[in-house]
Amino acid sequence: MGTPTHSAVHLSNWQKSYFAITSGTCTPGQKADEYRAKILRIQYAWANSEISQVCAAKLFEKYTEKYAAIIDSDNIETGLNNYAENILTLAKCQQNDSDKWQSALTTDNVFELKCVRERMRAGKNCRSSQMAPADACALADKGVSASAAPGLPKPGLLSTAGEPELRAGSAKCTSQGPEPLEHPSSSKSLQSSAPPVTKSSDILPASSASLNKQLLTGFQATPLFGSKEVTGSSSLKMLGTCRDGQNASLPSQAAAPAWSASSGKRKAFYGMADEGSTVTPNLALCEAPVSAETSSFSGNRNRSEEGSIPGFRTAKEQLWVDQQKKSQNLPQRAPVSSYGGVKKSLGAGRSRGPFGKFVPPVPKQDGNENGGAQCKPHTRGQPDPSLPVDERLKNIEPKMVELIMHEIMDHGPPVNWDDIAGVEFAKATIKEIVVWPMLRPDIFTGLRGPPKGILLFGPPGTGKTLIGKCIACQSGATFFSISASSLTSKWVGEGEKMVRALFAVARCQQPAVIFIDEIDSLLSQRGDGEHESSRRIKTEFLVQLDGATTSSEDRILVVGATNRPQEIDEAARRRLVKRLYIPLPEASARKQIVTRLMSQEHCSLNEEEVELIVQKSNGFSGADMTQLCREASLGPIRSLQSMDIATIMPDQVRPIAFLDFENAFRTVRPSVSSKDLELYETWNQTFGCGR
Ligand SMILES: Nc1ncnc2c1ncn2[C@@H]1O[C@H](COP(=O)(O)OP(=O)(O)OP(=O)(O)O)[C@@H](O)[C@H]1O
Ligand SMILES: [Mg+2]
Repeated sequence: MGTPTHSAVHLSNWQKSYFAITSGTCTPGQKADEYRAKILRIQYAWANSEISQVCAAKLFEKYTEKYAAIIDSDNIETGLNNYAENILTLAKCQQNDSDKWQSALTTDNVFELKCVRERMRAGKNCRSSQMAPADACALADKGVSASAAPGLPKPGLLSTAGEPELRAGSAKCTSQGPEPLEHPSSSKSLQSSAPPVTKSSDILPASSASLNKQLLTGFQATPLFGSKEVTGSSSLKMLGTCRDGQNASLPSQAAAPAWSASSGKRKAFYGMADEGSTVTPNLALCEAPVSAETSSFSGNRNRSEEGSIPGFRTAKEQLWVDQQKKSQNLPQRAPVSSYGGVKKSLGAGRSRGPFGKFVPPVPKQDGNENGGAQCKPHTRGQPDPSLPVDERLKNIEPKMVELIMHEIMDHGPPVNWDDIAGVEFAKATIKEIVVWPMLRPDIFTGLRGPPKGILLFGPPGTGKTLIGKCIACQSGATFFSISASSLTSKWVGEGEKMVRALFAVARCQQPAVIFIDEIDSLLSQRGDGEHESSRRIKTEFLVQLDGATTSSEDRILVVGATNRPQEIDEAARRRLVKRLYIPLPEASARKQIVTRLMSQEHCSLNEEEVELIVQKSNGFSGADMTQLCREASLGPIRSLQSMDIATIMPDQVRPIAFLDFENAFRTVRPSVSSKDLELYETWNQTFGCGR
């Protein structure tokens, strides 16, 4: 045989990567990363109509099983996450954030690895030749390369279930896909003089005949993405799909955001790719020339990019540069850095109002919000290398920490206890177990120690979320508010990591309150037909909840709110020890709501009329009462002649009268049925902590 060709090197590199996970050379963490990456890529391929639903389902099941086998295994050698062990550790108040869930790779030790050194050597060869296969480049590319997919199967091959064709030899590609999940703001990579290293999970295993065979076999028709998400695309091209003349092969793990399931967003994604070929989600198979735009970027490459192949920039590099530009107030190519315009968010952060003030998870000292940080202030832009990273965060991915931090609820428009009408018992209990212990931890010790988990349950619109906001304002604790659905839907394969990161950041920011609205969607009963990823999130959440609720030192309170308490898993129910019923408002509470809302308006209601309104609104929730008042307040406007609206002065509008309420009662009806109410009452009697 002659000297090895690029394709041979390429194939050899891929083989190393692929066989590593099947052999004993990989750590469980690396294997888990690989499998997680595969799962995301399958989802991405499906979402982009590159594989059929059935094919995706089968592949997905196959790899989730492999992944779960590692994650759930109790074997310390082959498994990752020994939950029982973690629970024990946590129960002993020896919080161990360095459990085996995370990959063992760090920027400190990764360069010591033999395989990394080899691949870096391969990368050098690749750079010198300028024609190297993408995976070698990705590996050697100072850690900012997007994953490349050498030797991807020929488009259409998987669709026909025919023999896959190995195309490693044809790979000359240089442009690579975006990596939305890989934040370049990783504090370590920014700080460290050593180049960050592409994780094993970032490396898309290339196709080979054997892999493709493996992928093609064992397909089952199990729906894996949930009935809502599956659109039944029948396009079967697994990878390397050409769109508008461009090759669009499967991007890296990070390039498979959950929104890719939406074809509209998918279009946007490709639209962006079309805009500039630097973000074309192409990987190894394409032979597209490096675009002028791409080349131009090489002019302002930064230190971390030195040594990369000149002439192309990965999405991660682009993201990094974009962020740098942002910090320098330079114009930038916004869509690339924003992952297709989709801001990563835990959802609840949306509640941050216009008056919102970002509260970083950094202890405030000397009036300086960033000062004296125990935790690293992962603010956007360059981190301050002088600040030490909190020990408890050292095994949490910086991008996760950053996401969590940006979701810390601020103190938006303040909510007072008086703004919440009725629910006196719940309010008093919450004050007793949330506010006072936060204010006086020295008094609330021992048996007086507050419970660490609260569940607010009751019919919709009764003020549960309002109470959460009030706790945020009144407790003085760092307040994290997340929407459970965003955890389960947005970060497939990353949700459990987000949960871990959330609790780790909260631990750094004690006293802390973690408010989980609609907690039923996160902690619903575990069942057989349940999606694997949501099951893992749930388990992780229970573990973390257990740690947070059993550690006497931690001052973390978890508050869940739900209007479906009967759906909550019994294990979760047990941990949320204070289960407080938030019922429909009684007459006095309804009166309070009407009086408070009307006091802010021009109104002519007298005491008797208010009483009448209160009587008529029996069965209304707080939200219904608010809606009634809104409707009534429109009465004076509706009674105006249409001509007057344009000219009338605000003080000329007549006051809101009882008649307006009478009209409003015709359109606003109670939203909670008496049958539903019975369910809540029964559940309260069975599991509630009310008197
Ligand atoms: N007890 C109350 N006092 C004053 N206003 C209330 C009360 N309950 C509800 N409201 C009004 O209804 C709105 C909706 O309340 P909130 O979102 O807190 O309900 P919820 O219990 O969280 O409902 P869901 O279970 O559907 O999430 C509030 O913004 C507020 O205007
Ligand atoms: Mg709510």
